[in-house]
Amino acid sequence: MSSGVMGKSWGKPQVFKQDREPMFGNGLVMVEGDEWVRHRHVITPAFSPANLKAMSSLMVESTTKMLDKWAALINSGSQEIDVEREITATAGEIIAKTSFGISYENGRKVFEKLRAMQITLFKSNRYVGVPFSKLMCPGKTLEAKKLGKEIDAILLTIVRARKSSNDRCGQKDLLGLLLQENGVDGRLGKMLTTRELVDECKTFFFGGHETTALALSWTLLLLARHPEWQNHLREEIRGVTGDKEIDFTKLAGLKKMGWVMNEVLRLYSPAPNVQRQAREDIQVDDLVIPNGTNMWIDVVAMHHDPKLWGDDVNEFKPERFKDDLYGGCKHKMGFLPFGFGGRMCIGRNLTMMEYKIVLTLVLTRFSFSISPSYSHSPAIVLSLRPSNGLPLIVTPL
Ligand code: HEM
Repeated sequence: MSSGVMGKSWGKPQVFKQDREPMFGNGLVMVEGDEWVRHRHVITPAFSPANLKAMSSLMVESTTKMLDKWAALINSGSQEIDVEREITATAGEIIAKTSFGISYENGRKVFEKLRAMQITLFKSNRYVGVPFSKLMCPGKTLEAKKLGKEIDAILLTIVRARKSSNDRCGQKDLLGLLLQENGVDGRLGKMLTTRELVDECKTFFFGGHETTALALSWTLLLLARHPEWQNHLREEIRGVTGDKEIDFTKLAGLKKMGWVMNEVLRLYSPAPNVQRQAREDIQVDDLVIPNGTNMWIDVVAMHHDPKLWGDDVNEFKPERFKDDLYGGCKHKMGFLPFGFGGRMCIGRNLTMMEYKIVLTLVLTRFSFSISPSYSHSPAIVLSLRPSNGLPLIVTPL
């Protein structure tokens, strides 16, 4: 079915937009039609490889700080670390710096409020997507609105300060790059307003840290279960970087790490579903989908379908992605961790870079095994996360 869901006749469901409005405003995830084209056109260049390269040192810096903290914790006697909590905090720091170049202290205020908002909105899935659900949970709606206003106020201050600063475009973070693109497109009447920039910042901040942090966290769980893959990756890292520090130009050489990332995104897809709404009657094979129909593509179910992947569908086998972008899936639309078509995730190259940098640094300093206190309970709270955290036994190499 998902192969028919490609064309322009598809938009985003209204209920999806209502549920997520407090988090994404009118950011790229939410807009449609010509508005979407305008936003995507201004934002895409910010994610070019040349621009991403400038962000790699920020990633190394934040990750090294986290790993130094782990070393200190272990030295003082604790062996168990909740890697999901740690990595989410570090990914929050990284996205704050790569998005707005601000200190983590400022970024943390936005980060904590966004997190509180996510929990307020999505802790119970009962009313997600249900028409008039806002009226059914007035307390939740008010709380989300209040948090939304506070987040907007902080971001508005950041965007205004940057707009009025002499060096508004000089900083190579996403906001600086958007302001630069905005200058160019402004002549063509395509620039983003201050309000739209705030919503895009919110979108990057939210869309950009938790998904990547979850990809890394689930990876450490699977590597703890499969220590032979820790060794394969360490060997590959040594071969690619020698004794030197990881550098942006070498990341493409980390092939096995790329297979591992794909296999993790298949088994534990941080974005568990993708949404579309028919904008007209649409023929898909012998089926007519009436105008207005909402479609929730269940990515997790599709990634675990034995008819698509074979009997070993639930096994961790990164080698299935060796020489095959689709991991041997029998349908080219069966592997959708980043969505599909023109609306495919704009941040996937940023994620790939962050994933490889963080994992390289982590694996060269520590090994991992499962803690007896870990209980396996993946749950969908907007994203697919370990509901009881992810405590692992961490040992310095
Ligand atoms: C493992 C990490 C990530 C995963 C699994 C992920 C997943 C997704 C998915 C499934 C979509 C919807 C695509 C569709 O509707 O077809 C999406 C869209 C989007 N993502 Fe990501 N994402 C990740 C990282 C990021 C990062 C790092 C950023 C930005 C800094 C980002 C920003 C966005 C934006 C702005 C959109 C909307 C694109 C559009 O509608 O044009 N994502 N992502």
